[in-house]
Amino acid sequence: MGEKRASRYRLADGHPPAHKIEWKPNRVIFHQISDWNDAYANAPNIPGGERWPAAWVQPAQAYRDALQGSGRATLDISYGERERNRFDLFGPEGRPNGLVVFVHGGFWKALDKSFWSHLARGSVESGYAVAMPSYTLCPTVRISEITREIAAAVERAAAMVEGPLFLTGHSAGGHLVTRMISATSPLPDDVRARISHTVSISGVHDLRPLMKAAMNTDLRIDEAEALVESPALLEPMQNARVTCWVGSAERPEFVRQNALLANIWTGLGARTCMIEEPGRHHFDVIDGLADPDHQLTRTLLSPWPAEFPK
Ligand SMILES: N[C@@H](CC(=O)c1ccccc1NC=O)C(=O)O
Repeated sequence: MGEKRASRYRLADGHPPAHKIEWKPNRVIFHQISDWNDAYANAPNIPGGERWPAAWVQPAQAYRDALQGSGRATLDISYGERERNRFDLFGPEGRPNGLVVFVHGGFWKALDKSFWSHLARGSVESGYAVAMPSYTLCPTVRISEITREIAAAVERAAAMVEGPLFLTGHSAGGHLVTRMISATSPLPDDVRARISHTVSISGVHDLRPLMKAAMNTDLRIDEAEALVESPALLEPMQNARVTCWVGSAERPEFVRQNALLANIWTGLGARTCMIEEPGRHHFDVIDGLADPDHQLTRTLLSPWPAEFPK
């Protein structure tokens, strides 16, 4: 039956073009990015997407106020020389089981810690302290400098809370936390050894595509920086465990960047997990962190499943 139809597409050399071959492969994907700005544009591709980041302001403020009211928030702890080198620390009732560090996104060039305080709730109610740093933005500094700032923030916060460390970050923050568990992480060995899990949410793990986007006038990523600052182009540190978490309704580039790191680090010996949360877009994909019972919080704080080899 196929013979007759297939022959319509037969080329002069006798081979039909690949997309016309009548066989049933598991999956064939043709891909090419032509608009690099649109590929990474979140808000314009989400219905009602213009509500963010403003939609985070009130819940973040309310949570900060509530924790301050009960004496469980310490705001603006300094971790470096620059103005933005400050983090907020939120604590559970009683002695913390360990420390979560959340690193915010905004393509390394927007926002600060004040938009995300409510996302500490899931971990705080699970008994963990949560540190949320601001950092100097591009173009004032380059991404490699932000990497050093985040390492300084993690080191300072880790000195304040005993126990295991959990790193999580969103988008540009997903890049920064996975950079912390790369073999060339600026973190000292004693801090690295305490990191039990890193969850990169919608992380950008290969910086090279952004060199083709208009935002690179602010980011100033060049080939040399992309090679030393892209987790997907680096080795994982010893004992690295990473979960790459993305929303299934995100831009295809974010879904790809998510799978990319889990894929390549699996081959380099890291313990990895890849999750596409159904229906979530780039802005509501982080909501689970506010809820102690949501799988995002549960996964972040979970031990590596005993049934998997270490
Ligand atoms: N204007 C950008 C904003 C954006 O992508 C974004 C906003 C808040 C937190 C993370 C973001 N993405 C990556 O860092 C956009 O919607 O494409």
